Amino acid sequence: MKIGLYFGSFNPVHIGHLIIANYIAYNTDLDKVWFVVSPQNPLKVSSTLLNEHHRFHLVELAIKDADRLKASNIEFSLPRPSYTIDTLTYMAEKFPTQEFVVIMGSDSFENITRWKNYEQLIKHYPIYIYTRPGHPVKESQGANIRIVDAPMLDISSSAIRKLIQEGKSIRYLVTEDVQQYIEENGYYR
Ligand SMILES: Nc1ncnc2c1ncn2[C@@H]1O[C@H](COP(=O)(O)OP(=O)(O)OP(=O)(O)O)[C@@H](O)[C@H]1O
Ligand SMILES: O=C(O)c1ccc[n+]([C@@H]2O[C@H](COP(=O)([O-])O)[C@@H](O)[C@H]2O)c1
Repeated sequence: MKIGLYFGSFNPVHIGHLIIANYIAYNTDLDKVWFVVSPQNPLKVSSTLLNEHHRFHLVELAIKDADRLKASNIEFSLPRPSYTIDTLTYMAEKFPTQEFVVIMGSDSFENITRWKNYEQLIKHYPIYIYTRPGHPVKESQGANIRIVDAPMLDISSSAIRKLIQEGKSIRYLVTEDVQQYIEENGYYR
């Protein structure tokens, strides 16, 4: 099976993430897309980072009816911060029969040289990149890249957290279940 790994903080998961993941799962040679919830991005410090178990639960709620999408908490048991190359190495050992590719936005790919052992990452793993406005994909020596033209929404987790703090509605920016669960538990207030 060929699996696309979509790494992120998902703080919280929103429909921008869901549209990308589902589109890529059905419009490339991938069989499945796994949302890998990262406890701690090495390059992002956030005072509003919700506990990873809650973020994982929100992802599970968001994709519960999606056949080709799955949530993974594999990084919860790995050292922090969450270095993607270490997770990939661990996953290759744990799932030797699966073929993994990495999914990322062109904004993240722009910064890839700041990632731990990025040469190893781009040498050993294909990267499926979806272009984000204002972030054209530049050729990268040695990288096995595939560009996917997926529909884009200009929304972000940080904008959603801000709306909640201001007491505004986040309806339609996240799934109904996710909205309800965030409200019931008072997350991000
Ligand atoms: N609107 C969007 N459409 C598609 N992909 C997105 C969108 N927003 C973020 N992503 C991508 O999803 C992955 C995980 O993103 P992340 O969890 O950081 O969400 P975010 O909305 O960018 O969060 P934040 O606003 O907190 O930085 C990253 O690869 C990021 O490029
Ligand atoms: O491995 C690295 O050095 C590295 C550097 C920056 C980001 N990442 C990962 O990239 C993913 C995107 O993070 P985020 O917070 O933008 O959703 C997340 O899984 C991070 O752990 C990984």
